[in-house]
Amino acid sequence: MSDDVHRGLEGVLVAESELSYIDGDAGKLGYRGYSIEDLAREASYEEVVYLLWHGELPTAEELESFCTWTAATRALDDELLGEVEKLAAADEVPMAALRTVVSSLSAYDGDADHADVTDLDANLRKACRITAKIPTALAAFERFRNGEEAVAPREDLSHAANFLYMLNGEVPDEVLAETFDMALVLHADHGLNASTFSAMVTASTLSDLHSAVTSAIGTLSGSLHGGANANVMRMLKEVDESDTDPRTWVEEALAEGRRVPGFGHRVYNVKDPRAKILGAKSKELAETAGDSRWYDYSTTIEEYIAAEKGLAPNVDFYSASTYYQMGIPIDAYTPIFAMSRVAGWIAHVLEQYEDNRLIRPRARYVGDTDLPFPPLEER
Ligand SMILES: CC(=O)SCCNC(=O)CCNC(=O)[C@H](O)C(C)(C)COP(=O)(O)OP(=O)(O)OC[C@H]1O[C@@H](n2cnc3c(N)ncnc32)[C@H](O)[C@@H]1OP(=O)(O)O
Ligand SMILES: O=C([O-])CC(=O)C(=O)O
Repeated sequence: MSDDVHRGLEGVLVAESELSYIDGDAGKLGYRGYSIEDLAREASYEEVVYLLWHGELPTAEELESFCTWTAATRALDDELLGEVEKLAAADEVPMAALRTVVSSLSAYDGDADHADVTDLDANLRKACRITAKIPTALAAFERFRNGEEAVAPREDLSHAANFLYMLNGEVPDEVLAETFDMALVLHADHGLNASTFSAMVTASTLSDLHSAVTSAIGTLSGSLHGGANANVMRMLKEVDESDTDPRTWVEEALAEGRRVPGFGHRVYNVKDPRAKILGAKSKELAETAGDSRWYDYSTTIEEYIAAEKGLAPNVDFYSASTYYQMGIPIDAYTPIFAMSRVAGWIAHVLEQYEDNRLIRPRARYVGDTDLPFPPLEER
């Protein structure tokens, strides 16, 4: 047994997976052998979810029945919708509200008390319900906190279009729906990122799917992981409001020892391929709107950080200006990441159950030993 410490588990292989292929030096990503560029251009989010969970792309018939079944489970139980309203009234932060709601979903899931937590069929049914209900909970939460009524889901819209419909109360145009669908495809899986790993650790104790997804949501929310997308937009807004050159703003932030959100990555040494696709989309939206401010700040910061720090943007950098230009509220960005990534979390949990071994690393003990125990009155 080696006594080398691998801080942050950097570079440590802990599993075999058939889900995401990542080449961090070449900036390549694929799900189950299909490149992220092809998937972003050609596949819907529903097709990608099917691909991740079932191992192959669906036929037209399989896709239709998957979409129909999933869409039919979108609605939240009234009692749970009431809980969402209470969380909004209590001013809960969106990721914490989502974590609470997903945990509560098991109370309303007929398969939740299935005796065998690893049963694939029961898990696929639970997986569909969790994935279908997250957007409903998120949109309702967002509307409740703005003093509006929740909008009931529609079964005739895609996963992406239905979310925007529930959020805004109107059916999105094709460009918005396709852009959002593509963003969901891009975020669906990414190897053993921190939130996926935490889902796997939970599943490895033979805990259930709802617990694994709940663990993952908590892990995604941090600013070093999924929380960075909202921080990128807050930074761009600060730059805008400060009326200073974005380079000066970033220079000062770096001088203060701050991290610039949306840059750096544990696996990519070059620009994240998802950032390339989202950057192009952000540019397109800017051109259509005739306002390139957010895109321009972003590219200026990207050039500056590359020159000064040798760091490249990760997926969170250009999703921020893309979502902002789509009119999505800033603190919904990380929950939207969760709404997509739930597909990957579940796929990795299914892989874990298929060949389970408890995940349990070690720490090198560096504390005291053999201390005499002092009685309370002598301390
Ligand atoms: C979906 C995702 O989760 S993508 C990542 C989202 N997170 C962010 O965008 C937050 C900003 N980025 C970061 O904090 C980091 O790059 C991480 C957490 C993503 C990766 O971290 P690690 O692989 O652990 O790299 P580590 O933290 O050791 O950083 C290496 C060096 O680069 C620097 N660095 C890395 N990222 C940044 C950044 N965004 N801004 C400034 N400096 C940075 C570190 O200060 C460190 O420099 P040092 O060696 O001189 O101290
Ligand atoms: O892989 C990671 O460490 C972070 C990331 O980009 C993701 O989760 O999409």
